[in-house]
Amino acid sequence: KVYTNPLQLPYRQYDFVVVGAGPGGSVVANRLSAEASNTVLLIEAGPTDDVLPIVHIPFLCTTLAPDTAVTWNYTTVPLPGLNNRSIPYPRGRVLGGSSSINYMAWTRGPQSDFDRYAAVASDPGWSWNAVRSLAKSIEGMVPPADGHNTSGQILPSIHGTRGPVKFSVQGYPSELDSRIFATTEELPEFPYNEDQNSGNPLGIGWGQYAIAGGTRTSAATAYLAPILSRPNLDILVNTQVTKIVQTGSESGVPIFRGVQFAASPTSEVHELHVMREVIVSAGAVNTPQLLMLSGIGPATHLKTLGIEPVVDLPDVGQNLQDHPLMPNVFAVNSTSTWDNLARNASLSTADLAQWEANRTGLFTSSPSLEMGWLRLPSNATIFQTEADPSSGPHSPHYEFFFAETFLSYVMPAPATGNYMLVASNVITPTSRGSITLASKNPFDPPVIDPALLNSAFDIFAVREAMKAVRRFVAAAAWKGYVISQVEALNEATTDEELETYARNNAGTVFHPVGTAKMAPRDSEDGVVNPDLTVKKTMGLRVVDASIFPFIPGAHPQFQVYLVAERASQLILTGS
Ligand SMILES: Cc1cc2nc3c(=O)[nH]c(=O)nc-3n(C[C@H](O)[C@H](O)[C@H](O)COP(=O)(O)OP(=O)(O)OC[C@H]3O[C@@H](n4cnc5c(N)ncnc54)[C@H](O)[C@@H]3O)c2cc1C
Repeated sequence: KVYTNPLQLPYRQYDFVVVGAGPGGSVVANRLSAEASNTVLLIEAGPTDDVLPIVHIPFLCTTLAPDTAVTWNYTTVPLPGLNNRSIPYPRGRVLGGSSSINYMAWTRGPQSDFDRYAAVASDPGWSWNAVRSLAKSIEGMVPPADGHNTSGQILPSIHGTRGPVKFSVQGYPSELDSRIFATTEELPEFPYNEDQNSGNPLGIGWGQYAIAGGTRTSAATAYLAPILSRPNLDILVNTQVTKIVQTGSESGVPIFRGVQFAASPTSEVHELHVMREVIVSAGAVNTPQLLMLSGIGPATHLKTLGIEPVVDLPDVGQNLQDHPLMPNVFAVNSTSTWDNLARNASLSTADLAQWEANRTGLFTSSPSLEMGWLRLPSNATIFQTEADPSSGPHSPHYEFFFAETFLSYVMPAPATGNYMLVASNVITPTSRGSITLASKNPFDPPVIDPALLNSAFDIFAVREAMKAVRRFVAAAAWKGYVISQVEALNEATTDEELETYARNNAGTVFHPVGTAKMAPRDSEDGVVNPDLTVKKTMGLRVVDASIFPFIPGAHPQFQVYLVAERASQLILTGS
């Protein structure tokens, strides 16, 4: 049952409290409450996902951030790698977390990522072979919204059909489709990949999206909506956990089996204790914030803010990794790109009416389309001075995704013309940023420094990816369609000019991870053990995107669902 007021909660004590209802927390709340003997309370800072109906309309996902009723409206510090620009850094603040506002790309990434997690954490349980069957059990593959024949676009045999996350290939045709795939036939550098979710994502393929029946699949629709009637699961929304509370200690190890929470800075603070565990799933920005507010983190940083350190864990908030997004925009010879929607209200009204009538049409589609996962050549000059940061030979260094629109973080959308976006994003960044506290007030935003484009590798990769985009659209398939790159980018030709353009124009794909990274049990490094229990504590686990030692070579929601499924198994089997 969903509660909006802490005073309504039926119990004063639960077996488990889960903090945050994104992919991490929703999976754990579901799996733990599947055992009738476990009482579970899930606390979410944001509202239920019916607060804004457009949450469920795939095409309108870009309008859900940065500053709406379902987001933490965060901004980064000035980023030196982006010429000291501060950029919006929204996270979902709603049931489903960021999976309720994201662009729904469903990407499993390279299998070597999981093998690297297993190696780095000294736990073979994280290897691809160990988690492969879980991957299938998460998935519920469905036909696309337009019902088109998908043979040759996805390999059904490698996907699950009965799992909770309903997904499909793109469900609405784009005028870019035929040109993109003609290019894969023309240029061997960009081969076709029939299914990028096989463990080898390399090449260009049809996008798979967490969309079913024309509506968004989020952690809330997949893992919470079907189980709201469970008597042993309570969900408290509109309530922020402000502190994890130490409730005792055993052999000198502090036990954290309590939480404090409040609806707002001025409302009453409540405290509640658990019999078994507190599970923090507040996401890669808020999880380290909450740990530090609770005295778990770098002792010197905590002391400067007047917080008494309980557990000195220097890695809390460190190791922040994110994918920089590089928009390459081309003027195209078309009259029907999505640019027209923003200019002509009657067009979008018609699309909305169609979606509302029968869940068909453009609005059933994510605004990103096909994806490409690509590597730098092995003789690239950067590898003379830098180690290859990818997890293996089938792991991409950069990504393309396509959209029928103008996109810029710095330039206003033009009043006329039609455009195509080929984003080229660095997927194996070596820059490392941080989350730190601005104050000891839990309602103050943390200091967010994703350190985008802050390393020699990242600058090299972003430049080379921009050049690869130019090679891609120089194929014969684009003749007569692509007119030119947008003005400033058209003029950038030398490496220096491309670098300047990237620093002035890049943004984020919104994929922060790594701020409570997993490390071997006997290691002083890291924040969590391979079973995701917080080091040097009892009763406390982190289950969300914070735990990755390296950013996935993919859009990360699938990996977070997978981490949470495995974590649930570990908790249920008493690890
Ligand atoms: C705009 C955008 C687009 C994206 N596009 C894609 C995509 O297309 N494909 C993809 O794979 N990934 C995408 N992502 C990333 C993906 O959504 C995240 O990696 C994933 O949701 C992370 O899951 P999580 O459980 O770690 O955290 P989140 O999903 O962020 O969930 C954390 C939850 O905890 C809650 N919370 C935080 N602090 C507290 C507190 N103190 N008390 C109570 N509750 C709290 C938050 O409100 C939130 O609901 C996108 C993200 C964004 C923001």
